[in-house]
Amino acid sequence: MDGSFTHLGNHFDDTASTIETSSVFDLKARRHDDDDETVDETLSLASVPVGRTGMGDRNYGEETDGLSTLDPEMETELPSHACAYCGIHSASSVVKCLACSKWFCSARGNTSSSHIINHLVRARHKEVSLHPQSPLGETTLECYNCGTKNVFLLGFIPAKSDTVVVLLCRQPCAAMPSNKDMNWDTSRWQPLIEDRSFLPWLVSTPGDAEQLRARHLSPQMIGKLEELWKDNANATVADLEKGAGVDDEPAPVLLRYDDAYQYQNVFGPLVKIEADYDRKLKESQSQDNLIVRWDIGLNNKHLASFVLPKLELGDVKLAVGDEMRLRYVGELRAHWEGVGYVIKIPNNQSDEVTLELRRNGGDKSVPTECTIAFCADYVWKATSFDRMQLAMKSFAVDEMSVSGYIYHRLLGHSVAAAPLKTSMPRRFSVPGLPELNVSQVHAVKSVLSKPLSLIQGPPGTGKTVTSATIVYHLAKFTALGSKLSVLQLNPARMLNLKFHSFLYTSRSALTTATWSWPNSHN
Ligand SMILES: Nc1ncnc2c1ncn2[C@@H]1O[C@H](COP(=O)(O)OP(=O)(O)OP(=O)(O)O)[C@@H](O)[C@H]1O
Repeated sequence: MDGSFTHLGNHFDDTASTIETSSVFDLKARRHDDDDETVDETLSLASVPVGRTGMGDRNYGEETDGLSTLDPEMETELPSHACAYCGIHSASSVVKCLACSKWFCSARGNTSSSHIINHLVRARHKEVSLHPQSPLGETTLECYNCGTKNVFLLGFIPAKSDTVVVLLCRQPCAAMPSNKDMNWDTSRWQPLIEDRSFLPWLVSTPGDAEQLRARHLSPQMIGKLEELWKDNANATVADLEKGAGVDDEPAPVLLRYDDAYQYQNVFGPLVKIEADYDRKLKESQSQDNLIVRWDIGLNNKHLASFVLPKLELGDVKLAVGDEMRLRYVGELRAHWEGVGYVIKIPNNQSDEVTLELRRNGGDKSVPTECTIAFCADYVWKATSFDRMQLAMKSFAVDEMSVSGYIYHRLLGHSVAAAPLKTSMPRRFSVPGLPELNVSQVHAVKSVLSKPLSLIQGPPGTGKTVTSATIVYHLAKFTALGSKLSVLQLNPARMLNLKFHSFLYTSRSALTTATWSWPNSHN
């Protein structure tokens, strides 16, 4: 589908200077319809050097560590709609992200996705508008029927004639007959994003010359820039360079370590990165304008229930036991804040999160008479990360922290397994825990009979129940009861490994069991 188009939606106003929201496009070339207002993109692409209007080729980037940069002086001359990654700024090739008001282009640079899709995915943003001087004019992309602006749901259907398309979301609008008086063939619906780029008739691909002159960011640099924006929305590529070397890549994990110090030097920074990431993620869960429903629990504690839209959007994760701070910021009474534990997260019955406040039901300061104007923040705790660092330190400095066998196995040295003298229980399932399935019984048996164990499985498949069962048996049937400790790590993200739980018994032999699920890919 080539050419330039005019939009015809009911909101269309060709003379308006405000942003249009339009979802019906006329595919006739706009310049043919409206010569006076036409922006001839072909001409403008060929005649405007990328990076600085009218400055010719001089001063275009010099390569530094995979990052081709524009001269900083010239950088300031880039128009405000220049791609925040590469600087390309042809009106037809850029779109504005409505969440952060930054512009991105449809070039791919060194990445497999176009810059705009790269940004939307990394930043979890979803809504865009076209440039005022693009062939379709200043237009926010939205579903003609329901108005949703999530571009990952939007597609188009040729309507009326071959020269008009209508934008509809995949679900539910394209899946049901239109309730407006148009008759579109919804079987012809196609997504607006294909091969990680907007369709070229919507956002054109910059020309080769333009792309060559643009700044070249590696995927790693793009990732770092997106991270910088989380703390400082005005950060630029220049800030990336300033920070170069400070935020060096962590040392890669190895299959074999010389000693526990080397192990700690590699894993310590990774645990810190994981902790920082976790804190940032959790602290971004702050949410205002909450409507709270109050209750008193059986233990006489105040219960505050509310819907967290960010949770529904999948932007944040919350688990039972997490701590949150609830604040009243309205005008009806003095500001108030209280801390509590999450005792319920959304389930099939309700979308609400329920917080059990630490203060008891007799506390008169809890604003139970108010229901609106509440904010909730996540209270991040470093406990589990501190424990991991402490464990690594003990591993490094205390030669009695683990047995010689475990020491060498953890460091990747080949060492023969000493036989383990544990008696097998007659019954593997234990009181108070679910009846184990075959895989779980197999895992428990292996752990009890081998000196080192790795239990792996997809989320929610019963690793914790299995671990608890193992601890029960080890405590009950071995002399280890008083010395037993279990370490659970979840380092999958930082190490890019696929294991989920790691269990060992301190001062005892470690046990290994590989636990495989049918169709398990972890
Ligand atoms: N054999 C079983 N029979 C019935 N329910 C079970 C069984 N094993 C585990 N469950 C239940 O399945 C749920 C998930 O189990 P568990 O928490 O042990 O999984 P997990 O693999 O540790 O999860 P995650 O990866 O999220 O930490 C729990 O509600 C648990 O009670």
